Amino acid sequence: TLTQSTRPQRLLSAVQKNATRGDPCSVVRAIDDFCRHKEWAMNVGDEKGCILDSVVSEMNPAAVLELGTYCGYSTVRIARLLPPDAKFITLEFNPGFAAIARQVIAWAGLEEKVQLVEGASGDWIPKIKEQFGIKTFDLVFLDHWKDRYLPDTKLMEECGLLRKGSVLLADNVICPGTPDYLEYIRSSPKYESRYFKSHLEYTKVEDGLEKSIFLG
Ligand SMILES: Nc1ncnc2c1ncn2[C@@H]1O[C@H](Cn2cc(CNC(=O)c3cc([N+](=O)[O-])cc(O)c3O)nn2)[C@@H](O)[C@H]1O
Ligand SMILES: [Mg+2]
Repeated sequence: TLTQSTRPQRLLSAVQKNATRGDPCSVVRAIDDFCRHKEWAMNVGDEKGCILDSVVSEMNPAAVLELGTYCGYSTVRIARLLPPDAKFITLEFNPGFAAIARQVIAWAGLEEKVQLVEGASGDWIPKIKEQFGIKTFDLVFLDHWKDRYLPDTKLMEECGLLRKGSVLLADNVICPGTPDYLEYIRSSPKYESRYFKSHLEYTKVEDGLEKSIFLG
């Protein structure tokens, strides 16, 4: 029987065909080329990716959390910029996507820098402190189900995973949009928020990243 491949499997094949093993930038480039010229996929992309890069580089974070690994595109973008002993946890709900992401991350040669955890963010956030020996996160990248941004942010606050100065960087606050999260984070006295206008990955549609600093 002809086995149908999934889009993430075709994305991985494009990485293995076009990117150089151990070269994270070539992996990022291969995914962007595939998604721009062959098949669109919901990676943060190259335009918003540069904003992500600048936030990561500016913070030089010791502990990073990513919600929604998908194929590992933003995981590779972030991990390639981290200091050697940084802790980086990325949560992925879908085992099929997690399996692809592990191979993309390995192709980039970054498997030592990333801990990919399979499961739902709502289940894992309360367990992170004890399971991974992490006190607080310096940076959290939110890119998972848009209706989980707000509950997971409140959960991170309750679990004491944020400290004064922790940064939340949220993808897709315009498209597909995260209205309840934006309303909360922009009106809460606990956060200082700024919107970075950009475009939905590989399109001309407006989208952007919301960068919010936890004030404690
Ligand atoms: N609570 C969760 N915990 C862990 N992983 C999760 C959770 N929710 C979704 N995921 C995983 O994120 C991955 C990717 N994903 C992201 C979304 C939400 N993001 C989008 O829907 C999206 C959609 C568009 N879009 O439609 O143009 C553009 C984007 O940049 C997006 O991030 N849904 N699945 C998937 O593998 C899913 O299993
Ligand atoms: Mg996104």
